[in-house]
Amino acid sequence: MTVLMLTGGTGMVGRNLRDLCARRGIALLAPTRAECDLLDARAVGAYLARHRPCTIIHAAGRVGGIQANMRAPVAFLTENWDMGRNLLLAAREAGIRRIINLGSSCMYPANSPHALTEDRILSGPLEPTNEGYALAKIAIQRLGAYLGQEEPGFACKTLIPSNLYGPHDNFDPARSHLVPAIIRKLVEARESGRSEVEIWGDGLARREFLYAGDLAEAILMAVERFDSLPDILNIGTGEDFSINEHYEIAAGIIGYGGGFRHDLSKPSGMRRKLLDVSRAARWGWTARTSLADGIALTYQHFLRTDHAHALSAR
Ligand SMILES: NC(=O)C1=CN([C@@H]2O[C@H](COP(=O)(O)OP(=O)(O)OC[C@H]3O[C@@H](n4cnc5c(N)ncnc54)[C@H](OP(=O)(O)O)[C@@H]3O)[C@@H](O)[C@H]2O)C=CC1
Ligand SMILES: C[C@H]1O[C@H](OP(=O)(O)OP(=O)(O)OC[C@H]2O[C@@H](n3cnc4c(=O)[nH]c(N)nc43)[C@H](O)[C@@H]2O)[C@@H](O)[C@@H](O)C1=O
Repeated sequence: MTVLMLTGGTGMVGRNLRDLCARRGIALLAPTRAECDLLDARAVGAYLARHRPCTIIHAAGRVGGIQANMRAPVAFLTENWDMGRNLLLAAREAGIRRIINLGSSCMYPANSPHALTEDRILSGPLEPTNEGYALAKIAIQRLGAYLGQEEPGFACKTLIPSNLYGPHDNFDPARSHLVPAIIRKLVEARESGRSEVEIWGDGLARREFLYAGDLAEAILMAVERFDSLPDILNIGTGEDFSINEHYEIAAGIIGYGGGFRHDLSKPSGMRRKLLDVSRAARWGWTARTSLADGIALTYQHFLRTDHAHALSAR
């Protein structure tokens, strides 16, 4: 029987993938951290030896927005490296030959004015605000490539998503990425009647946000068509918007009519990190959900979260 294993099943990507697998009737082994702590090499080895999955989707990680990364570079570097290292080396020992690893657009050199192709990794300095995280991501991708050279039949292939958002996103202000932060702040302002919302930085940086449900579809296509999957593949919309435009689009959807104030004391991070998604299109995948539609779906999900209930209870 083909056993498909997912790490990070309780996270945003993992939960969107589990939702999709449930809709398609696909069985998935998704151990929680308590069942398989990826920072514990012995626990990982024991789990893989016991369950021997055919394919592993690695979606676990220490993940957070720009401020979370700036606050904890040591943890973002060491935890993400340790998780990936433990998983890949244990997979080799257990004779598991197929791994789909999630990287991040942070792996690319900072501030490229042009769309980034997969051959640009390690071609320039990284963005300082998330360098630790990016170094771990690059090192895991390289470890997978080296193992493929040493172990006949072993293949660890890396999908490089752009920024992500969607249902099950992290709305905690201390860790959230841009889109969930915008939704929470605009709802908070609308509920409290505030006439101004703070935008971090100058608002001119650009971001490419992919709806997590579209990534889930790409991951399942990667499982189904693993042999034709390139070793490294950008997964994004191929379209970016300024930070200001993200706030404006969300304000129209959420019904916030107030103004904005730029807090230049807050970091802007990379000026741009647009992915070139032509390789993915040639392979047979393109994103389906527009930013406006995705924000509307995420907003509807947010309204069912405890964060939203707490806001309306004030
Ligand atoms: N969100 C984004 O914008 C982007 C994310 N990515 C990548 O996508 C992947 C998923 O990200 P996302 O879903 O947003 O992240 P989340 O923070 O939502 O989820 C992280 C997952 O990893 C699990 N995890 C953390 N530490 C451990 C551990 N020691 N052992 C086992 N599991 C652990 C968490 O479990 P628990 O619930 O117990 O904490 C959780 O299930 C990551 O590789 C990330 O780097 C790439 C580009 C953009
Ligand atoms: C996804 C990928 O990339 C991530 O890096 P990032 O793209 O810089 O992270 P972010 O989603 O938090 O976007 C931040 C951008 O948005 C602006 N901004 C405005 N106002 C708010 C705001 O209120 N919150 C946040 N978080 N940002 C804001 C902020 O000034 C900056 O320009 C890594 O953390 C890492 O997780 C990784 O893998």
